Amino acid sequence: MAETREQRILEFVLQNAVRGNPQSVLDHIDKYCREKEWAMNVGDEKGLILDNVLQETNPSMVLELGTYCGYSAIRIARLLKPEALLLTIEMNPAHADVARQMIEFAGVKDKVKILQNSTEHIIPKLKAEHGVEHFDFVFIDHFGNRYLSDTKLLEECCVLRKGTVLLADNVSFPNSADFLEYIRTSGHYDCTNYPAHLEYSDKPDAMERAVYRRQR
Ligand SMILES: C[S@@+](CC[C@H](N)C(=O)[O-])C[C@H]1O[C@@H](n2cnc3c(N)ncnc32)[C@H](O)[C@@H]1O
Ligand SMILES: [Mg+2]
Repeated sequence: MAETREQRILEFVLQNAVRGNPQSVLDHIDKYCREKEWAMNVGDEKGLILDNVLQETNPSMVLELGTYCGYSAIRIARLLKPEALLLTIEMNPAHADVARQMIEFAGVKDKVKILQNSTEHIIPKLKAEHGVEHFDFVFIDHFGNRYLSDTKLLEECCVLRKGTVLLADNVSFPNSADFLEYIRTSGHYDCTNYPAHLEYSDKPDAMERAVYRRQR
C-alpha cells in the first residue's frame, strides 16, 4: 500500500478509473474519499457549484490557489473552452507530483499548468514570468489564513479585471472570516454566498462568489 493518503488516492484512480476520462477520475476520487479516507478535495456537492459558476463565467484564463491532488483542476479543465488555460499553484511538492500524474491520467494536461511554489511567491511573478494579462476566474482553495492576503496581492499585482469572478471554498471556517469581511465590505466586490456541506460530510460549509467591480 502507498505511503501517503494522496498516493493512495492516486493508486486507486490509476487502478480503477478510465484513462483519458476526467469524469471517471473525479468519480473514483469521490468514491475513495467517501468510502475509504477523507481528503480535502472540493468534492462532488460543492463541485457542482464550482461547475455552475465556472460555466456562467466562460473564462479564458483561470487561476487556482491550492492544487492538492488535482481534483478541482480536473473539474475545471474538463469544462474549459478549447483555447482556455488553468494555472494552478501548489507549494507542497508531494501534492504537486500526485496532481501532475492525476491530471495526465485524466487527459487534461494540455489545459493545466501547475506552478509549484507558494502563492505569495508566484502571484507577484504571474505577469512577468507566466505571460498573464488578467484572470477571468479565480478558485481560492488553499488555506483560509491566506485567502485575504492573497486576494489583496491579486489586486495589487493587477491580475484582476472588472468582472473577474473569485470563488472561495470553505468560507464557513473561522480562519477565512477576515477574507469574508473584506470582500463584503470593501466595496470592491459583489458577493453571493452558496451554502453547502464540507466535502464528504454532513458538516455545514459554504462557498462565496465575489465579482471584482473596479476598473484597472
Ligand atoms: C484544500 S487543498 C486544495 C484542494 C483542491 N483545490 C481540490 O479541490 O481538489 C489545499 C492545498 O493548498 C496548498 N497550499 C496551502 N497554502 C498554500 C500556499 N500559500 N501556496 C500554495 N499552496 C498552498 C496545500 O499544500 C494543499 O495541497
Ligand atoms: Mg476546499
